[in-house]
Amino acid sequence: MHAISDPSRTTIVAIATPVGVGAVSLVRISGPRALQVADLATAGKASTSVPRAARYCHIRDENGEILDDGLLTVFRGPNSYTGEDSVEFTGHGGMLVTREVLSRFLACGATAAGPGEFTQRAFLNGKLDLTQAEGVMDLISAQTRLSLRAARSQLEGTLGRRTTEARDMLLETLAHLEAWIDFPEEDIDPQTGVLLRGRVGSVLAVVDSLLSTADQGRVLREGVRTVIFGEPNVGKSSLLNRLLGFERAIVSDIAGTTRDTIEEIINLHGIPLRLVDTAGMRESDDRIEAEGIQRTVRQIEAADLLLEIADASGPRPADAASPATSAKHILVLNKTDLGEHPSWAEVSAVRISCDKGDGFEQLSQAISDTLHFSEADWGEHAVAINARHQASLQMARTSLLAALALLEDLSGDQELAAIDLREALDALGEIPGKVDTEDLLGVIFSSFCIGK
Ligand SMILES: Nc1nc2c(c(=O)[nH]1)N(C=O)[C@@H](CNc1ccc(C(=O)N[C@@H](CCC(=O)O)C(=O)O)cc1)CN2
Ligand SMILES: Nc1nc2c(ncn2[C@@H]2O[C@H](COP(=O)(O)OP(=O)(O)OP(=O)(O)O)[C@@H](O)[C@H]2O)c(=O)[nH]1
Ligand SMILES: [Mg+2]
Repeated sequence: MHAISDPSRTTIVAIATPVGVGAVSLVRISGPRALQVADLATAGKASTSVPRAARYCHIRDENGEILDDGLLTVFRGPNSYTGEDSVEFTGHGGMLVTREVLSRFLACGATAAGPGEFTQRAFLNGKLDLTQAEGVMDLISAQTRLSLRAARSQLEGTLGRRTTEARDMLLETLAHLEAWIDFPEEDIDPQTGVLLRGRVGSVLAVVDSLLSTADQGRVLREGVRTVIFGEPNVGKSSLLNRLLGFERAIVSDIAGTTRDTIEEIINLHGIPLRLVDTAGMRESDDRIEAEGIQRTVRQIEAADLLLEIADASGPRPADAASPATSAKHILVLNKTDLGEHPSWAEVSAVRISCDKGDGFEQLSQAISDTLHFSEADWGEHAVAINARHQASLQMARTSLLAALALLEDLSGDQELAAIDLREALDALGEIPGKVDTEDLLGVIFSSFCIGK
């Protein structure tokens, strides 16, 4: 993992725009020597600039030769993205020219930034909490409008505020409990136990309501795990290709064509679907096919949504044992262009033809109806937690339940309840990064891109 340099001393630089040819590109410098570094490359233009106002300048090499011309913007800490002195240079968007400018800033005393280091500094300098920093990352990687709105809401601090409120309530409760432990002989209201339990219960309710958004959070970030399964040759790979819009999987009239699982993400009218095409289910002596079928079973177990495909033109097979899963399920009858076998007459299903492209509107509609996935469910202040938040909330939940049990018994050991509450406090504090989170930081920020 990239060693994060001491933010109080180093001055970092990175290209903030993507690699490739573009109209313009942005190079960012941040840290205590940001203005000095930029001054060396621009003959003193940085320190004489009005903060936050773009100014035309040349970047020159050590011999005074022009490397590029563009716009320079100076930010004086704490009024910057990172909270430190920062300088941005917007130059011409070629790959080589941008790298030359970067090299010049490095030669003038800046250090190459690691992944996520600008945003990490923003966190360390108190400009963002940890959930907002994660929101920045979600925002950049969002592929659907709903994912984008969720990321936006997190970047605005919605989740950070909700956990901080719960944590503050808990802190107050803990103080109350500790007073009770320290001064048992004082005349403490006999209702104290009830009151404390009520408060812990309210915190627990907030934790539970946040936890209940985990599935939605996973779906928004990773897509709905949608597994296409069914007997061999019914058109599973054809359906994947149709939904994707290109020939991703091999299609043939040989049963058992697909062996391994194939995953692709699509945006189905705003719903992020992680489509998984699988090997057709049947008894097989072929070792590779049998392994493929095992994988199909595992995929089914992990699915959010199952698309079961069958051949409309053939007889309806005897009901197989349905797979053990809590996933939602849609039956899809394919090959309707060949006519429908009478045995399907009473069966409710979505009828499509991958060959003709028929029935795909109905299929999208059935998927969105089944998932209840719509913008209407996504209010302005909605939250959708990620796996890290979920782990911390689960720890908090365990500790809160333990504390509640101890508080039931007024003669019980209230010191132990206090310890549980403190654990819950720490677990909640991890979410916005209010407790020591040194080891967490590397994990979170190393998944960012350089220059972010
Ligand atoms: N050129 C440029 N565009 C960018 C960024 C950037 O770093 N540079 N950002 C990087 O991700 C995002 C915007 N994020 C930013 C957040 C805060 C500040 C800032 O200067 N904050 C000051 C002033 C706030 C104000 O005027 O209200 C501050 O917090 O004091 C700048 C960018 C997207 N666009
Ligand atoms: N007439 C007709 N043929 C189709 C349709 N969809 C798929 N097929 C044909 O059915 C055959 C099997 O299609 P695949 O998509 O490979 O089926 P599969 O379910 O992925 O098969 P396995 O990977 O072997 O399990 C191919 O010959 C396709 O051209 C359809 O809507 N109508
Ligand atoms: Mg196939």
